[in-house]
Amino acid sequence: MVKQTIQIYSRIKPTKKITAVYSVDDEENRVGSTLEFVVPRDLADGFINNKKESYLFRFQKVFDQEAKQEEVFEHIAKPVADNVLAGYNGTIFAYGQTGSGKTFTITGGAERYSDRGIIPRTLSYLYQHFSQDSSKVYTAHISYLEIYNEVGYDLLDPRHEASRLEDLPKVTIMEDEDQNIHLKNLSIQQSANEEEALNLLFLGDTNRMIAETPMNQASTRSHCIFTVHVCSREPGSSTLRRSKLHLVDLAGSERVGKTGVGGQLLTEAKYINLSLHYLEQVIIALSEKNRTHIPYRNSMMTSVLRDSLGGNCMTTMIATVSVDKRNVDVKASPTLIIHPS
Ligand SMILES: Nc1ncnc2c1ncn2[C@@H]1O[C@H](COP(=O)(O)OP(=O)(O)OP(=O)(O)O)[C@@H](O)[C@H]1O
Repeated sequence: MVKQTIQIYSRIKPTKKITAVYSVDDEENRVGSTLEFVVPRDLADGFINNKKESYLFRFQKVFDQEAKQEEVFEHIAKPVADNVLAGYNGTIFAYGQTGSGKTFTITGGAERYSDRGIIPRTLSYLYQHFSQDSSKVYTAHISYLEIYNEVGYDLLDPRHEASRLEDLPKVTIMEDEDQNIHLKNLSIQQSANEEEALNLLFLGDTNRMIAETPMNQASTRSHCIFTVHVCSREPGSSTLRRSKLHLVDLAGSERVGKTGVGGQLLTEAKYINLSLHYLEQVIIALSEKNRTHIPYRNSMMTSVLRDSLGGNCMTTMIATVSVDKRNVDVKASPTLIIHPS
């Protein structure tokens, strides 16, 4: 049942503007979709220039503007949740530039119930399974970690005192002799049912928002990892089976090289670019056959996700795309486009 490949999907954010810059081609044999961006040559560069006009990206599937949250959950998250129920770890990332729909896809929108994203739908699916499967006894715990400039913060801090990110408990990584990773200060809270789990999501998102001021819009520049830890055992047995599901809202992927920012913004951008770069290196290494060394240790995120990427784990990435013309800057195009083979 475990698929060992890394699945890459794309989702296009709805826009009211008529836009001709992209097209989606679902392949006839249904093994993938191609997303094409057409960037007309700029006449200002002269009539004769060798800039490309067409940029093609292949995905497992492209969810175009009209795709509903339910469809995204069914197609992308449900198989990973099934795998987690079978005892394997899984990770789903949303990757894309600021405002392209990462949070909408992972957490959802607040306006309509139907806008619920992957986290609440997955929680609902898991708890429904727990109550229906009488062959096992399940327990679930939740943790919610924010990584900003390579420092981890516990979003499930219940004190409601955080007015800045720095007020939240700092999470540090410890490695034991067997090279297992332990996260010091990250609370892992038991949740007996869907409602309790949703309350924890709400607590984490509130902490995420409160700790964000206009000067410090950390959430667009931080990575957030919502983790469901599932433990199951057969009645009468003492053998426990543990698995984890990480749902990850990555920091905005825009490049800042040419935009002339400085100071704190530049520091953040360097951290983001570097940590996305290290994630890319890990994913590339995992997708190459015969690679023995996977460079997990380079960043906090890859260290945290180390036992949940590749191998027996299901790793899925959703590249969210905003197709407004002003965003189609080839120089600023996503740094992490991987072509599924
Ligand atoms: N598929 C969608 N359908 C309807 N609205 C959407 C969709 N995707 C995104 N939006 C809306 O677009 C806006 C920006 O989306 P969102 O906050 O998810 O972007 P983001 O990539 O998480 O940005 P950031 O990096 O700043 O966190 C939000 O108001 C969101 O509700």
